[in-house]
Formats: sequence, structure tokens, C-alpha cells
Amino acid sequence: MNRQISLIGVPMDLGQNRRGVDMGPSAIRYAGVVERLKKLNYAIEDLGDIEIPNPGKRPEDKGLKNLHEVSEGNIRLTEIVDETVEKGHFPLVLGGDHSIAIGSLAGIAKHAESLGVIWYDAHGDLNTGETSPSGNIHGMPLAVSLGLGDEKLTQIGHYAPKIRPENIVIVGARSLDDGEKELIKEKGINVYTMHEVDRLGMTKVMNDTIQYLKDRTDHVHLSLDLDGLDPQDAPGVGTPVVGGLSFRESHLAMEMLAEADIITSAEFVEVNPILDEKNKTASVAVDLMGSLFGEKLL
Ligand SMILES: NC(=[NH2+])NCCC[C@H](N)C(=O)O
Ligand SMILES: [Mn+2]
Ligand SMILES: [Mn+2]
Repeated sequence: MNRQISLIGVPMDLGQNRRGVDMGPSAIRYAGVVERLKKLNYAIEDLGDIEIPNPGKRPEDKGLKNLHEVSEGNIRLTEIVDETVEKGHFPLVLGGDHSIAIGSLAGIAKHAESLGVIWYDAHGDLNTGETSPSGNIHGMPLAVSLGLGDEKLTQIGHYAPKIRPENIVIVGARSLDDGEKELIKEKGINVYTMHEVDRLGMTKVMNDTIQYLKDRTDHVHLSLDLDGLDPQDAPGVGTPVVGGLSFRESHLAMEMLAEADIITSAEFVEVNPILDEKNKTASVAVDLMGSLFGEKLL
């Protein structure tokens, strides 16, 4: 694992409807992320939070809520992530809602020949303006990164697509909209739904994921939406879905990724302290980061 980590806070809450997720980065810092990673002998540079524009009074652009502001915020994130990778640091992005994956991926993808993505999430986030039931951009970042959707999003970084469909692995899915299901079939996107996780067990799911991505990619981004976990373990999220991945399964997944040493960038998103119970979800996020970066009991 790269020993130099740059923390990038993204107080974005305009990709969805519930206020409070903009405080995610500070909740994660308060839960001790810097100290935790320092203990594991990483050099941490906290770049602070990037600036997110205030929501304007623009009419909703083609059904995409706050399109302009989400685009602007992601343009800034793209630049910082790009610079971070350029100087050889590991970008660790703290959200903020999941729309920020658009900027993370735009900043990383230009440095990779073949970028892999592990999308740890209850949702597919594969909607476009046409298929979205909500108009919330946090339900669209993976589609955007495939080059699908509004140009204000797909053209961030001035190139598209950022990823190839066969390089995506979704883990933990249990809520997919009709348009997302069609896209998954059409593009042949790999999905381990909760059904597969239950059937195969997390060990096999992660072994297969790791082997698959090792064979075909040179960089792997982990995009971890805290709602991938069960709401019992991670209650502080805006779009909880029952029947999710447990705390233990998630730890195991992170530990296996650490062992395989394939992750080159990561983001932890959708931590909403207003909906949380005593910062539990932020603490879980920091626990998972500990495991991802190699923490062991013995
Ligand atoms: N990143 C998330 N939490 N996404 C939730 C998306 C929910 C729903 N599929 C939508 O598009 O509105
Ligand atoms: Mn989600
Ligand atoms: Mn998500």
C-alpha cells in the first residue's frame, strides 16, 4: 500500500434531498481517522474540505437536481484528486453524498490504463436523468462514469468514459431501479447482490472480485457507500435499505483488500451525522478504513 495518504473532504449534500451529509467529512475526522491511520505508520496530509457552491435558485436542469452546483463541486474534486495522484499520494476522499464519485473517478481515471472499481453499496447508482425516480444525482455517478447522462457531468475532466463496464464490481446491491437493471444486463456489469453474498459468503465474493480485478486492471478504486452496510450497523445514511452487509462482513472485505494490496484510491460516502446515532456511522467508516489500510488485532 502507498504509505502517503491525502485526505480530501467533500462536504457535498446537493446530490440528494436530506440535509446533513455535508457534515460527513467533519464527523469522520472527529471519529479519529487521522490518528487511526497515523498509528498504522502512514504519512497523512489532510487537505481539508473543498468548497461546494451554494445551491442556486436555478430551475431544475432537465430533472437533475442542483446539476450546476454538483458539476462545479466535482470539477474541483477532479483537480485535487488528479494532483494527489500526480504527486504519488493515495487519495482518500471523505463524503458527502455519492455524487462525488464522479469527481473522484474523473481525477483518477486519467492515471490508469485500465481502472477497476469496487462499488460497495445497497444501490447501483446507475441512473440517468431519464431513468432516475428521484432526480438525485447521488443515484447516478456510476452511469456518469460510464459516459451516460448529462454532459455537464460526463464531460468533467474533458474525457469520457472514465471506466469500462466490465471493470466494475458492485457488492451488496439490494435496491435497483428498473432502468438500472436493464443497464446492468445490457453492459454486463458484475453485481454481487445480497443474494450472492448470502449464498457464497463474503470470503468467496471478495476472493473472486480480487482475482477478477487483478487480472484486468492496473488501478482499483474502492467507492464505499455506508448504506451498503445494514442500517443496524450504519444508521446515519440518507437512503437506508434493510437486509444489508454486516459490520463483520464489511471488515472481512476490507481486510481481504488490504491483504491483496490492490486498492489505489478510496472514498467513503453518505455519512450523515444528523441521521446518525452518536456518530456511530462515522466511527464504522473509520473502523473500516483501519482494516482497509492494514490494521490487525495480532
Ligand atoms: N448513493 C446513494 N445512496 N444512492 C441512492 C439512490 C436511490 C435511487 N436509486 C435513486 O436513484 O434515487
Ligand atoms: Mn447507496
Ligand atoms: Mn451510493
